[in-house]
Amino acid sequence: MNKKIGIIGAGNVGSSLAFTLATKAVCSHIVIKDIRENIVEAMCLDISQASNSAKSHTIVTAAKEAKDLKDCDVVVITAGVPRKPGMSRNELLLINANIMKSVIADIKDNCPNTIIIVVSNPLDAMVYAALKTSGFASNKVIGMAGILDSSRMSHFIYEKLGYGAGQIQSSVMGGHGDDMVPLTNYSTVAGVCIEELLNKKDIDDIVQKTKNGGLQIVKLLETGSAYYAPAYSTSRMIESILNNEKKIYPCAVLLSGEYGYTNIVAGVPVMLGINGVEKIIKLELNEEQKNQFDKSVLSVKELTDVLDKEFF
Ligand SMILES: NC(=O)c1ccc[n+]([C@@H]2O[C@H](COP(=O)([O-])OP(=O)(O)OC[C@H]3O[C@@H](n4cnc5c(N)ncnc54)[C@H](O)[C@@H]3O)[C@@H](O)[C@H]2O)c1
Ligand SMILES: O=C(O)C[C@H](O)C(=O)O
Repeated sequence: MNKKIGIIGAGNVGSSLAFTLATKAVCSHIVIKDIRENIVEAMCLDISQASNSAKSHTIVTAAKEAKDLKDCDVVVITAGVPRKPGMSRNELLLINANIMKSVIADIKDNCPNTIIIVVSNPLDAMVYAALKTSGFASNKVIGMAGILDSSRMSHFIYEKLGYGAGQIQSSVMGGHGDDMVPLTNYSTVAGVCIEELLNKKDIDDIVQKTKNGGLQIVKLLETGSAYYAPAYSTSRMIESILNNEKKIYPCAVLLSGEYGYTNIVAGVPVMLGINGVEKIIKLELNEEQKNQFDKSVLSVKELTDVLDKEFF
């Protein structure tokens, strides 16, 4: 398929994503850009060789300059600083917003019709920053987090049950922060709701572990944050967009009245196709889930208010 993907930020997530896309032959061309030019060049050689080993047609090249991003169908932004133990994602707000500003300028100048997938943290606020600085339509700026958080929830459900691997479907909404909202009544094993399979104590434990899933890995790694599951989750979004699969995934998008919010970015189930966000899906939330979603949105708003006041 003649499709070109740009990846800006060739660190842990960016390189794992390039490897995944190239070896799965998701697109014809991947172009990688980073301020660390030698690293990018080494990575492109290495991943290109992996691509040949996989007998994939995907070619991988380094962007020597911003205009090499021309004609990208999707650009993924993984440029930014990851948190270290003892930090919250929110502490990355201004440093990563500044990086976002320069990256978006390159995208606007060179591929103004592309779809942007934001990965950098704090995720929802970075999607907001990308939207405001690009001026792109809201269907074309999408944050990756909900697929990752849902995959974590599935992992923790499997840990409790000890069966059902590959048949667990989880659902997490809200901002990608400590207040995210795992939806236990929408989480199933081979179609059976987990509330029928597990007791309340086990379910509460799964919810807590899901919320702490990123932090757990940050503490163990000591030098940065998770990257394999984030990269793989991003690759699934790209596949749905490039192949116009119209799959439903939880993603961070700008709300315009959905769930009662306007001008706020939050994770909600969306349909991903060739136009990016094709549709925002409305889930029925119970009273407790509504309250949790409101709290999560408020946490995102505190960050975007800072950006509105101090940044734009
Ligand atoms: N949304 C999520 O669920 C999720 C998951 C994992 C990581 N993250 C976030 O993604 C970001 C990247 O994580 P990582 O582990 O890959 O970090 P990393 O430090 O391994 O890589 C970041 C890369 O960005 C590059 N960079 C910095 N400024 C740049 C610029 N102006 N232009 C181009 N490249 C630039 C750095 O040189 C580095 O290679 C972090 O902010 C992290 O918190 C988010
Ligand atoms: O936890 C982090 O800082 C990185 C990412 O948001 C994650 O959830 O893995």
